[in-house]
This record gives sequence, structure tokens and C-alpha cells, in this order.
Amino acid sequence: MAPWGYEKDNGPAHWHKDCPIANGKNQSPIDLINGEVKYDSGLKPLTAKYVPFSDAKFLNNGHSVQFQPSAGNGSELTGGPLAVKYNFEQFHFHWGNNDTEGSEHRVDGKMYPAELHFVHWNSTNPSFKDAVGSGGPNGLAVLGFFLKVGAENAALKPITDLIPKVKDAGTSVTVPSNFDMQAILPATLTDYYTYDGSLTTPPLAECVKWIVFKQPLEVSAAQMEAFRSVINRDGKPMGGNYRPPCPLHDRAVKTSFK
Ligand SMILES: NS(=O)(=O)c1cc(F)cc(F)c1
Ligand SMILES: [Zn+2]
Repeated sequence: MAPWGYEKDNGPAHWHKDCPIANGKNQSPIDLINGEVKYDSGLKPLTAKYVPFSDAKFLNNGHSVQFQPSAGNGSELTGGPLAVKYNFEQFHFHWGNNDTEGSEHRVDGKMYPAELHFVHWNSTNPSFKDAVGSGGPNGLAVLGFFLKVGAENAALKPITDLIPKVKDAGTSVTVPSNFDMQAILPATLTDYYTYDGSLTTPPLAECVKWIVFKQPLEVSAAQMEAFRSVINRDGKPMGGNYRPPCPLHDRAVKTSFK
């Protein structure tokens, strides 16, 4: 099989051949159906403490564009449904070729134009890779933010301004050290959905505590167009790099909000 992707011949319907867990009972993304979620008053806000990185790259890996520090720097996530501290690993995006599609998670069947994932790994493991393979839903904690078209996102502008430099698959650029990742996040990380799930791309490991925020972030139409100019490994627009929703099976989706 050609390397996995999102085209007809290598897209989500094919992934089970190399990754049989694709048909597992804890797969992501899912459709977040408000009539089926359950409020949990024990779900407190999350706390993200991000330290500016001196040596991070922004890269096109053929299926997304990703902010990737070369090493950890003490940036961490705690609180919410998490029992321990999680170390920041990377953030990346999923988007569509028009404003009616692009997000991985959906809300009552609605897709947003894009979704931003902040990936963290359970600090009781020696590394990110070990956390992915640690078994069970506490290996990674991924924060999901929906993106909708509106005002320009000044915090994301240093990143979206770099997109033309990573237009082609396999290219990367150094991110200026004054990039303030913390500024991307809302001031308080309060209203979210949380459930046990998986990576949304191969290897699709069922190792993720998903935390999807109710309130979308805004990006400008120009910033959305920047994403849509990115090219994938087959030389086609990368837009459409989202997996459709997977069956919930007997999982519960909890909310921190009523
Ligand atoms: N898209 S995702 O956030 O589930 C994800 C995160 C990751 F670190 C590795 C993956 F393969 C997939
Ligand atoms: Zn993702």
C-alpha cells in the first residue's frame, strides 16, 4: 500500500490494513453529540504552562503542518481530567478545502473549517514514543481546538506566516525564538468535552485522553487560505487531511460544562 494519506487509494478506509486497531472500540475522532454527553462537576480547568522554545521547527510532514521543538523545555499540561503532569510534544493542524469541512471532531454533526491539536505525553513515561505504546488511554493528552473563520488570530500569525515556507512535503523552517505559544490558548481552559480515544492518524494507537474545547478559536480567511496552499506528498492540496468520525461504542463523553 502506498504510504497512508487521505486520497481515494490510501485514505481512512484503507488504514485498517496496516493498522487493524482502526476498527477498534476506542477510535478517534468522534461526533460530539450534546444530547449524549454527561456533565461532570469534578472536571476542573486545565493548566498549560508553555515556555518559549529556542529551537523549534515548523514542518510539512506530508500529511499536516506541525510545530515541533527539538527537545522538551518544561512546557507542561496539568489539571482537568489528568491525574499527572503531561509534557508538551508538538502541535499540528487538520483542515478542509472549503469552510464547510476540515475538523476531525464534530459537534452535533457540524464540522468546523479546521482543528488544532496540542499533543502532550504522560510524564511518568521516559519518552513520547513510550507514552504512545504505554497501553490504555492515559499515554497522551491532546487538546483539540476548533478553528472558525473570523478575526485574524494574532497569536497564530507567526505560524501561519511561515506556511508559504513549508508549502512542499518534507520542508521545514526554524521558528523564531520569540514565538509565544501560550498566547494561542484562551486565558482559561474551562469548557471542554473529554473522552478516551486514539491517535486520528496511523498508528491509530488507543492511547489518548482527548480534551476538545467547546469554544472555537478564530482565524482570518487569509489564514485559512494559507493552510489551503499547502501541498501533500502527492503534490496535491493537503486540505481534507481529517479522519471521519468513528463509532463511540460504549464510551462516555464527559463535559466540564452544563
Ligand atoms: N492527530 S493526533 O493528534 O491524534 C496525533 C498526534 C500524534 F502525536 C501522533 C499522531 F499520529 C496523531
Ligand atoms: Zn491531529
